[in-house]
Amino acid sequence: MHGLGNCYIYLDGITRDLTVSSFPELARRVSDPYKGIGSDGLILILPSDSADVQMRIFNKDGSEAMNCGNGLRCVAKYVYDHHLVRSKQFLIETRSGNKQATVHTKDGIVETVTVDMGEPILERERIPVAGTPKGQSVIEEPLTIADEVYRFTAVSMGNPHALFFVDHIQEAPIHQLGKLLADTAPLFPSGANIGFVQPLSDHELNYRVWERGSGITQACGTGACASAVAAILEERARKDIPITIHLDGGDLTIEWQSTTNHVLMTGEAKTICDGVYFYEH
Ligand SMILES: N[C@@H](CCC[C@H](N)C(=O)O)C(=O)O
Repeated sequence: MHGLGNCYIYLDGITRDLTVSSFPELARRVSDPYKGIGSDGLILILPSDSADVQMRIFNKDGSEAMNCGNGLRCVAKYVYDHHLVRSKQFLIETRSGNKQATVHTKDGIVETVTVDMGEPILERERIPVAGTPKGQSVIEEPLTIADEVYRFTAVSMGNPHALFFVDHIQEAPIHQLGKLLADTAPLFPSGANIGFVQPLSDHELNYRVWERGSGITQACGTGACASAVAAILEERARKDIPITIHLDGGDLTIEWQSTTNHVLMTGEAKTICDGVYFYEH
């Protein structure tokens, strides 16, 4: 399945027993486009004790993430289309808490999904970003790399994002900074998804991303939420109005609500095919 081209292999652990010795290893194998299937990672759909279903997400390199926006919409589509939930609104457990999904259908099949992504995390040490002052947000912080000064705003949507605002999205240094900062930089002790944002108006922006654990992807749902939050923190956009985020794979609509402090994400979810994968050793 994919959400705006952010593609994962989904394993149904609700109707089947998943007896796999190592999910990180399986994630690395299925993601390989030559010896596997080819994807940005692996997502497990599992029973839950605290919600209607549970999602676990493994990046292409086998690392497990706490959250995945495009994954949440696809899991919502899968469980509704396969009659594993009864109503159009239900809870999905993630490692960063339970998220409420609402599916929008055409002829009984899910086309788009809205997910309440909860509150953004803004305190430096909770994102986490190294350094001080602790307990405060990280907004337009300078970062010098090879004599060049960049500025970033950091936001966690359960997973860490660093957002760099640029004038032209196609000229963003995504290869240079993504590779350098996403997985091993001391500044981001848990790694970070490195995003680039070009504001177009107070309710529209372009966004591209180098994802921690997966590299450049066509889209990142949590990253789209984080880019909208960062734009609002930098006073380039406003709360309580839907913000259209243009990603390489298509558009998402994000709204940060002031009454609840929650971020809502709406966008497509698509099924490509299903089948049997031979896990050979
Ligand atoms: N593509 C996802 C995010 C996947 C996890 C991310 N790479 C991380 O390690 O935090 C999304 O749509 O949010």
